[in-house]
Amino acid sequence: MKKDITQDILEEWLENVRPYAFDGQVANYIPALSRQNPEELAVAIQYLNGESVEAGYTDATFTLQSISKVIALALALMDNGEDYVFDRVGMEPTGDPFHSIYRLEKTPGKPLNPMINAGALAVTNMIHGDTPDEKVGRLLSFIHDLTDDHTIGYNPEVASNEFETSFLNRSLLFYMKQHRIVKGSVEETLDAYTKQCAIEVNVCQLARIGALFANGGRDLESGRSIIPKHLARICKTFMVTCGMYDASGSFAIKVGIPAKSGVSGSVLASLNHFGGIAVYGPSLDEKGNSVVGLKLLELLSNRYDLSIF
Ligand SMILES: NC(=O)CC[C@H](N)C(=O)O
Repeated sequence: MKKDITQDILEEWLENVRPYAFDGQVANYIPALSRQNPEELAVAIQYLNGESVEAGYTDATFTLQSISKVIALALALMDNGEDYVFDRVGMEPTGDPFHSIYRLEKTPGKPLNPMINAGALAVTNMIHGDTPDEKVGRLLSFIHDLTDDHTIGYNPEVASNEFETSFLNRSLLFYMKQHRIVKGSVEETLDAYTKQCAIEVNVCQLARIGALFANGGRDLESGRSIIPKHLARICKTFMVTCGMYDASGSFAIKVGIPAKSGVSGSVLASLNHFGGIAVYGPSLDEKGNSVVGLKLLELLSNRYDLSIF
């Protein structure tokens, strides 16, 4: 029933939402992202049986940005176990913008969840590896396993561009270091984090990651477990409660699919018994979510009854 979203239908729906590409603005606080073309749109659906459909400019590559947070969380949980991770990062939504420092003063120092920048920086700090490059190398190998594609790397220009301008993220790290949530060098953690955010994919590779989460962490073809099922479930739950920043509540009502967005204008959605959906449309709304991504997922969810609620 749900699987009748065909190639033609997807192309038609993407054309329907194309006008929304002019509603928002491309991210400009990371200079390299401001060069993205708001008219470059793409969508892919990866079904659990291995079939996929795609539409738009599917050759476009983009950086994961905040979508990397959910993947890094899976790896940090596998590296350290749940108790260690959740002693240092909470499980509650914030209702604040993703780069807010405000709550850290109240907790104190412990970020409310791993999907906001403070929490994600703490998670990157926990990924095993003696150097930033070792951490990022391990994260890339993990992504190679998730996508079954060993060509994926990070964009060094986007990474260094963000590293040089990331003063808020440095502040979050210093705050958490004071409270012993993060260990070691702030600059090295930021180096790993900005490289993690700059990992570059296309919609087909991203949809495959969504499908793997939907498949309980198992590879679609071989059935090999890449993420333990209970950890994949934790990641999808965070996608529901915090994946779309301070728009997670309205997204749950309008779309109702576990999803994570990034300021490059990409959205990763993962739906059990269905598969993964990835949308790319660089124009962002005021919360930092892809305008086209939100609209397309809303239309698809309503038309094909995809909400988990
Ligand atoms: N919302 C996002 O995608 C933020 C990721 C970005 N790299 C940052 O830390 O600001």
